[in-house]
Amino acid sequence: MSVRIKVCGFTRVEDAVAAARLGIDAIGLVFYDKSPRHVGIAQAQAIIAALPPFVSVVALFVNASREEVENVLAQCAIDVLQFHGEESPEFCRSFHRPYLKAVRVQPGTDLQTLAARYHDTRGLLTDAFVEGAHGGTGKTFDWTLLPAQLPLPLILSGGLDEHNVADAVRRVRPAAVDVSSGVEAGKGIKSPQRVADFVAAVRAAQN
Ligand SMILES: O=C(O)c1ccccc1NCC(=O)[C@H](O)[C@H](O)COP(=O)(O)O
Repeated sequence: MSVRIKVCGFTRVEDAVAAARLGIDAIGLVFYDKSPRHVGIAQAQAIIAALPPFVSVVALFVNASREEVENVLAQCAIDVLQFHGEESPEFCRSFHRPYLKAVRVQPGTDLQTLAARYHDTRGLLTDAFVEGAHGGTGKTFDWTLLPAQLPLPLILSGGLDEHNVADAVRRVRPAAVDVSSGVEAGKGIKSPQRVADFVAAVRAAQN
């Protein structure tokens, strides 16, 4: 199966539409108010309404309350939840929606144990560990820390861009890749050219 591509952190309708036309599989919307890529409900609704069919919408949260998640679900057509904080498996699954669990990888991170705990996640999203940050840092991590086999789909994230993603795909063989900073012209402003180059690099790595 081809490697799926998610681009995270859209804030503008035109960027999301352009990226969808370039063949990405999913867009991420950041509902975390400390992020420079944070979107409000009205902004999210406008982006979602403009998307062509069959592009999944992923809503990202960092240690949000149940009420915050439910409020987004009630007002926006969200396909998948993404939890980027210290959310428990019970919390993640309690919304009865497909969810992704992000893990910030550093030496000692036990991905097999996490895969067992979050056994019903649609995928473990592996990101860089950066002290004091939850994600969207543009930093890579040591991919050799990833186990060769996991019982769940692995979504590779953290510092990917058009220059390193082909190497990442060949070495890690992830089910999907996720990118934010690496396709930006500025925080929350996605560059269609960089998205096109990123998609082309992922596809070239699979041929
Ligand atoms: O994007 C953010 O600002 C953000 C803030 C807090 C938690 C997560 C955030 N983004 C999550 C993502 O899905 C990013 O795509 C992922 O962390 C990789 O980011 P990058 O290294 O910038 O490609």
